Amino acid sequence: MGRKVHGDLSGLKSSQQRALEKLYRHQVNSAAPVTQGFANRLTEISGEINRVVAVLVDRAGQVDAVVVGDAKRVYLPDIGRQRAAQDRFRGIRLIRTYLESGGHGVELTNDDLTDLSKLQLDMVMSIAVGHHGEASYTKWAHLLPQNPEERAWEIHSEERPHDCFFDFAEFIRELEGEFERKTSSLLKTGQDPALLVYVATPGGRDEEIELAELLELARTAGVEIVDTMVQRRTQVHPKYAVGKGKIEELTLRALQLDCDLVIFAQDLTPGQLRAITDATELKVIDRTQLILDIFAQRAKSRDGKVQVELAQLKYSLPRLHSKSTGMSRLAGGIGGRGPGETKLEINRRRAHDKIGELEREIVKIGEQRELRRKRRQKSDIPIVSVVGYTNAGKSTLLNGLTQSSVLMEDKLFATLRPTSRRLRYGNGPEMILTDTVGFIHELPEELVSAFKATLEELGEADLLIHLVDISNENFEARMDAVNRILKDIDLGDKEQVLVFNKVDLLKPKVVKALCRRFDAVPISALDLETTHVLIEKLASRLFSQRRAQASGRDATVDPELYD
Ligand SMILES: Nc1nc2c(ncn2[C@@H]2O[C@H](COP(=O)(O)OP(=O)(O)OP(=O)(O)O)[C@@H](O)[C@H]2O)c(=O)[nH]1
Ligand SMILES: [Mg+2]
Repeated sequence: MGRKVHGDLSGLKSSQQRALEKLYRHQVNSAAPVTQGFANRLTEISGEINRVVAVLVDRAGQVDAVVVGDAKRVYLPDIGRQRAAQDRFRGIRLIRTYLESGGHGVELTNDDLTDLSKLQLDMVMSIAVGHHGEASYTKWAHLLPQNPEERAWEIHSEERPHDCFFDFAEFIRELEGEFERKTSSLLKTGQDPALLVYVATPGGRDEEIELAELLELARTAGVEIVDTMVQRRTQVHPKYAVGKGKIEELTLRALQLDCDLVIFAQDLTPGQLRAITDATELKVIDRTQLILDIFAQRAKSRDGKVQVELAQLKYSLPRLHSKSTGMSRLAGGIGGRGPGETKLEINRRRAHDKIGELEREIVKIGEQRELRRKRRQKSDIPIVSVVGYTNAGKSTLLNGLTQSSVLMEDKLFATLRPTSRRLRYGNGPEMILTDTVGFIHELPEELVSAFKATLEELGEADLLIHLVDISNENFEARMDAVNRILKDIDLGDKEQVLVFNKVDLLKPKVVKALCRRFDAVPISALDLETTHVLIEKLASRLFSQRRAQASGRDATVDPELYD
């Protein structure tokens, strides 16, 4: 009893039909894309009937469909409407014969490549039928993860069938891992329950502030903290961060609460991360990874994505786990279900290659940004950049002032790249207003460098609006954090207008007192009526700047002339 062969079988002898049916019984070794034996079986019958024969093979090596075409083309049957899960391949490869070369050379047709991308196939392979019906050459292609050249697929040039003997299962697993990493987003899995662990040491930061911030970060990441464990120690345990007993408690608690994710409120060394993972068999994420993960979810622009990916790779490389995790861990992803036990060596090498590749891309992007900047400089419109702690209301303000549609959300880091809008108010001067990434205290070093490029743009600003969420009880500490980061990137001396936002949440009397104390301009970004004073202040500051520059220029031009 043979399964149905698809396509037009008219004119075929019954022995030929039987040979086609028999292909269903073939078990393709999943360790190779195709075996020599199976390839020959296909080309033999294809040569005999002088029609293209195609098979769809699943990951287990099972033949799902045999299809007969004409001498050139083959039309695939509907392989099911159930879409391949997003960012996943369908788990099916297409192998077809190629008759047009008489065994000399082989091609993939446009149809093949279209099928590859439309159906999200694992791969497509074309096998040339030789003079005596043997499989002579193969050419195959697979999809590519996002890449700078924006190529959709990679084509592997002609090979003898026995030369393309490699571990296909592993290959596809890694490839899928790369796809997943590119788009790895915590939110995909909805609310992941997690345990939060914090080690308090004397002289450390204020425990409550630290925890409050971590909770906010977790919420932004789409993680639900189901329990918090704090341990007070004179110093962080070198091996486990917390004490050995706490590790056991942690494992038990995670079991009780049925969560397999632990987030440490501080950063862990690669050794600690591995030791805790081994001891608890839970997924462990530290503070930097959490922030990186949020960035990974949020990065929308090409450069944002590249920067985040690079930062993730660099942070994760020394933390690659030799025992069980592969590329999956590179994402530091909470939702990412990775390929599992891929070989460490391969991952390391790939990660290194990838880092080099991304760094080159960043240089390229930087050059493009430079170009954009030059163009903008020429236009001579003053630039005002809005900076501030994350969630201060920067995007809301920019949005309101320009009626633009910068993403706004009550979550941290809603903005991942500076967004610029041109703006003119009444008869006032024209200006370019740029939004920036929210700052956060103790920005992990990986992030400072990763986002240096985007922050660098601040250097071009004529004026900074330092926006502060005055309703936050820690606003002073946050102001300091922002100023510290500005100093770190050599922008400490840049002219600032201090603006207190969310005044609608406080009593007018309090607002007044605070504004006087800090010499700040009060606004509510939600109510544009309140921004008039700010606009005027910006206009007058820019105006006096221009005047100073103009007179400064006059003063320096003369000595040069006499040089
Ligand atoms: N009550 C009140 N809420 C505000 C005001 N301005 C902004 N918000 C809210 O604060 C939240 C954060 O605003 P965003 O504009 O996204 O903050 P941001 O500074 O751009 O944040 P990041 O991009 O994450 O750094 C949003 O829910 C806003 O609606 C305000 O004047 N009053
Ligand atoms: Mg924003």
